[in-house]
Amino acid sequence: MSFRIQPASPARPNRCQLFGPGSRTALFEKMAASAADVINLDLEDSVAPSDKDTARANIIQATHEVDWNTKYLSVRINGLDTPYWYRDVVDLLEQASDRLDQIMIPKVGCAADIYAVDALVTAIERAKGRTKPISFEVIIESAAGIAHAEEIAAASPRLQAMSLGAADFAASMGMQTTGIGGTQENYYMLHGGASYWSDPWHWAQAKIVAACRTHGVLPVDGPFGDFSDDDGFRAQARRSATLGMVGKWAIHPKQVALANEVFTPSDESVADARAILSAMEEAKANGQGATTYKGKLIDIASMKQAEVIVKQAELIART
Ligand SMILES: CC(C)(COP(=O)(O)OP(=O)(O)OC[C@H]1O[C@@H](n2cnc3c(N)ncnc32)[C@H](O)[C@@H]1OP(=O)(O)O)[C@@H](O)C(=O)NCCC(=O)NCCSC(=O)C[C@H](O)C(=O)O
Ligand SMILES: [Mg+2]
Repeated sequence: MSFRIQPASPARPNRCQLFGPGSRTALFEKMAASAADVINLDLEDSVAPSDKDTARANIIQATHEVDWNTKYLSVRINGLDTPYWYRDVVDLLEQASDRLDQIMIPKVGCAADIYAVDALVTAIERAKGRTKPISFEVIIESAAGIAHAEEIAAASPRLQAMSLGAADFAASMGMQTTGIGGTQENYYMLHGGASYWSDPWHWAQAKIVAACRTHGVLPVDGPFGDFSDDDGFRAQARRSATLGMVGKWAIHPKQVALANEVFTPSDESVADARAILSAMEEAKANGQGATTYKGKLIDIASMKQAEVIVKQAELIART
């Protein structure tokens, strides 16, 4: 065990990030009224190149005029491989209201990508006297991004969250699928003539969770493209939550309730967690480091596991 204490991640709920194109202003009020914890107004791939300037202006106006209430407000800028990103950053930082909380940087490939955006953001914040520091979130959605996930997670104190972008990730990796997240028909094992499906996103998610937890960043699962498949979304989200992710994107409003459901610990799991903590306090008072709960071993590590669930529930209850 390292003597370094694992840093805590930002203490805010991030169960659902609802996306909407910056070019569809009619959606903004609906997004603000949704039950998502985070709103992602998009300047990147859901906005056509001919609409980039208009979408940027729309979003800036919406930071001033829309009541975003308690939402954590994030804007996805264009990738560093495009001619748009610097204008996104300059205009947002110079013209958006203080209601803007975060910038999402897509297709990040290495720590230097974050450094470049950080340098620009820092200079504009100083020049404009912006007192509220803008936070960052990044999308890991390329072979380079996943290869360098850990250095990216450590790249800036501004960094609060890291998502897996399944669509671009699949393309960059050369995966034979057009599916965005979820079960992939051809990713299975055969045993005794029966097919057993496996999860092609698992390893990348696990790598992202480890990088994030090492550096105090929130790990988030990205989009699930088939918004008519509630059960598929739930199954994907449950796997992500089990792996340690704190939330998931919604690319349609009907996915918001599903994400909130999965990433809010159930009353039963919270009751169990509290009971484990009580049982262990009693055990420790009796000089024992281990005892049983519902017929199973619990020990000091079980307390840490239980605390994850209790803290998550308390965080959500506070908001
Ligand atoms: C997917 C959509 C294009 C669907 O839009 P639409 O056809 O309008 O949907 P519905 O008719 O079913 O809408 C029902 C009502 O809900 C409202 N609505 C629709 N979308 C949103 C939204 N995002 N937020 C809030 N409200 C929304 C409609 O206005 C209807 O309202 P009403 O008429 O009052 O009943 C659309 O949902 C959409 O654009 N989604 C977001 C797309 C997006 O942002 N994509 C980018 C993120 S995913 C990505 O980039 C991939 C990733 O990077 C990777 O690589 O993996
Ligand atoms: Mg993408």
